[in-house]
Amino acid sequence: MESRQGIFHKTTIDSVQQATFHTTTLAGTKRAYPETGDSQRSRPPQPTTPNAQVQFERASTIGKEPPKLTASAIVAVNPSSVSETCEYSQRKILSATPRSTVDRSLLLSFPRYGLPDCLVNNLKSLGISEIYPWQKQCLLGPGLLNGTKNLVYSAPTGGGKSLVADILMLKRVLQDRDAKALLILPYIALVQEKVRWLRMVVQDIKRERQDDKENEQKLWQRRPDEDNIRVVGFFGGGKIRATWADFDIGVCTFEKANMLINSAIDDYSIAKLKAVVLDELHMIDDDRRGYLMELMATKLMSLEHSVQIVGMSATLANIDILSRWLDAHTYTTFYRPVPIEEHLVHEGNIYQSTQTTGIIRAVGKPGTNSNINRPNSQPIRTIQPSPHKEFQDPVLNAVIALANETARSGYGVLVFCSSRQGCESDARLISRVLPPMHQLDTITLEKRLDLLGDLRSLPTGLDSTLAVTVPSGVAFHHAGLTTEERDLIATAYDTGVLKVIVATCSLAAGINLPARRVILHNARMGRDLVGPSMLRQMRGRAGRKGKDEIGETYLCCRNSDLEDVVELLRAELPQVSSCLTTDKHRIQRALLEIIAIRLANSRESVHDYIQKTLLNQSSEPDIIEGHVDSSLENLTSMGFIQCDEYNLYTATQLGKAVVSSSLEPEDGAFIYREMQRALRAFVMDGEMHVLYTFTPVHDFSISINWQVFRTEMEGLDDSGLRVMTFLGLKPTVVNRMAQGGKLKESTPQEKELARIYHRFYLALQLRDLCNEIPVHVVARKYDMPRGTVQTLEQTCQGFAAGVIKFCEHMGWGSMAAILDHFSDRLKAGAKSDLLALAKITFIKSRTARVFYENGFKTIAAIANADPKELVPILLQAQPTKVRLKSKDEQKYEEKLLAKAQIITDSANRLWQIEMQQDVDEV
Ligand SMILES: Nc1ncnc2c1ncn2[C@@H]1O[C@H](COP(=O)(O)OP(=O)(O)OP(=O)(O)O)[C@@H](O)[C@H]1O
Repeated sequence: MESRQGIFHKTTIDSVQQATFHTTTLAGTKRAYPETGDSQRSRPPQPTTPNAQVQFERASTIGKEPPKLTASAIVAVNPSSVSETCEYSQRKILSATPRSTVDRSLLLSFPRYGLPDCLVNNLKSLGISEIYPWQKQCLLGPGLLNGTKNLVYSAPTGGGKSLVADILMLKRVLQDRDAKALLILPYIALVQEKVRWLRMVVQDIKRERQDDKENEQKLWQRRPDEDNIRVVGFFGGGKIRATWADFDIGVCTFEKANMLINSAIDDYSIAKLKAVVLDELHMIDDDRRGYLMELMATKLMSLEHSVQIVGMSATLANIDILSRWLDAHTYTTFYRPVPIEEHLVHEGNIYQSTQTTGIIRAVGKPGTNSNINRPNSQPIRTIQPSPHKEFQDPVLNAVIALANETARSGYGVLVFCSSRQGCESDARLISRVLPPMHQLDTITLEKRLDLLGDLRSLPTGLDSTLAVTVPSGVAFHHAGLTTEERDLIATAYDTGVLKVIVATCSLAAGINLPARRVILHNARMGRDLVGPSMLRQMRGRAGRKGKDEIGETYLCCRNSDLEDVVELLRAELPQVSSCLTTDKHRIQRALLEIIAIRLANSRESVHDYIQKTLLNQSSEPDIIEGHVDSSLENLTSMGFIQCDEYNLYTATQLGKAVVSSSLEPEDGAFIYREMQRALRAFVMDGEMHVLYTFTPVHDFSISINWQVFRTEMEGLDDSGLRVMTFLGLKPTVVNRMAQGGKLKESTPQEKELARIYHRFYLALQLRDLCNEIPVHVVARKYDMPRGTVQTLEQTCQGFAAGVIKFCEHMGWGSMAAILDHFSDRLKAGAKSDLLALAKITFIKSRTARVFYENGFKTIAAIANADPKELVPILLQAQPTKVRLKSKDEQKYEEKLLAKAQIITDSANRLWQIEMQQDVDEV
């Protein structure tokens, strides 16, 4: 009803005139409430008033550059051989991809591939007019183009693997208009990137209908996009249950794909699935997430109907075992369209990686005096020591000098560091050796200032390190940043606005950002040396197809690491194998799933399934049998499955609930215990118990700051304290921990209790997020990186969706309804009164509150507003108020106006839907 008021009883102009927003300029806008300290814990955001105390950042501090330093020079050891081996390769001209003008089968339009013209043209417009010789050989492998054979193949990073899988998958989808395909990737960022790519690839392609006559009569039933190929991404949480009807190609994370496959087997619609692509297949031996690939492929191979399975990876040592398992054609290539030069840097000397044996012999054991002049170990170049105290460490000095060299030549550099702190500190130092702002051309300068503007206008405000590094074209990138910050940085790097990105190793696997030069600052992830697969992933980022004619990697290592690093460089890739029977005992989940979705119901059918696993390729049958027996027993004793008098297995209601909510069996058991307790005594006079119920149980590797826990506990009201008591948590224990005690975690009971303390600590953070405290403020309060808090928030949405399903399956409808409401609040980051507004793009949490306080209380009010009227409100919602030079201010306002336009458009769409619903209901 409220939405109507804005339309029928009040004109837009009225509502805007009555609204209390003000038009104070940027400089004079106050913060709504402090960003640090505990004072905001339970305090609602204060309505903003124009005359309150002003806090702002002065223009002089924006992008203020610290004193510049000079990077060390890099000199050739033997100048006469410069043009042969030592010439700095930025200027080297190498022929890149070998091309064939004679072989017509390299053309995508070659009839044997049977690709429609539209697809060939789309790929051409995306820069792919012919395929590489290896891609051709691979595609022409037996039974691949017609979909009768599976494929496992391996090619170096950037070698063009994806195209082969894309073509096979598209052929399946084009062959049969009912066919569905799933493309499965490990990370959300990769899923999003792939969806964007595939949508461009399939644009305007129409699938032919065989039964046109019959369909002509049904024209009215058709959706406008019915003949198109619909590409949809599935990741994270979400209440919408995806069905085959919603897409033709689903690009999914492991978890989402497994869920889709389970429900399709359960409801017998799986026969529509004709192709499944498993990217990063080497992750199959990751017992945290990657093992789901084994579960999915095994289930598909256990079905009657055939589905083409295509698996690929850049780091597969024993491809044979995988091809045996999948009964697949195999193909391996070492082809790289952009050649790579690899180097090892040690004590200021740059060696070619091929000479690593010589280096060890020459340098000898760490600490010993050695003869450097052995023929095999001649460095090709050396990095001069630095006069600056900041660069006394030779490894750091090398990293800075190498990054400086490439960035100044105008190419992209990716530096990998072992820790987040290391990334930020390297980024600061590299930015100090690059040209200062006043030496930049106007276009570059403007683009970098624009980037700063974009970062500043995010809810988190501008990071103080990025504020000083971005003007020099440098940024850091790690999980401590929010996804919005990471996206802006990645795009700026991709478009050349930034020249250097310093990242943690996780970037190598999670995002596709190639660079001319990849520098490894110590080849460590945390404290451990990286493994050969990770090393390959990182080094594989060198060389951008189409942008660089060569890629270079430099592994800069400490003296004490030299031997290990040389070993690492020579190490074979590890052999992959099934991880279903490692400590985490994933076989239990495998068995529970197949019983719950009725793929197996007896020892024989379980046995048939096991025969098709990868595990069966690598373990002895009686060992596997032992695991199966104990797993079935465990599942029975946990109450997930039952066996009747005919020895037939069925999943119990609890077992089905666990599978449908995608929980691990142990997590499912934990949640069940917690929910049973909650159902007996659920604290409804506050929100803590609900929030606790959908706080994820996964291990986030977050340690509790007990002092913060104690402060938060002291601020809890009666209801919150009661929740603690019901959960078995004791204030005395929290106090003891805050004074330096250690939580016992030896017995299963102690472990369970520790888990509850942990979960409650996270629930406190979620409570803040639901109460409109911005992510970065919550992060500061709990002493955690803002990216981690954001991940918690996002994971929580997915988890909440799982718990809601769990409750529904258990018949706990009222609990499901309560959780559902809170799940909306978490998504909106806001209290109930803002839920409607928070559906609008960009209007979340604090921004929603500012709109509300200014009189824009309904979707209709915003839908009918002139975007210009919203600009001052958006300014008011900014966390950090900035005084900018007038030109920048103008630009900034233009950006906000564009944002306001998107907001009114989004509100209009929602409003129309609301109106339509009202009409339907009348
Ligand atoms: N035949 C081709 N001609 C031109 N460009 C191509 C061709 N094949 C692939 N590419 C391009 O090369 C780049 C790298 O390809 P792709 O992402 O498939 O590599 P990859 O082997 O999958 O690497 P990764 O291991 O990172 O996933 C992409 O930009 C892709 O569009």
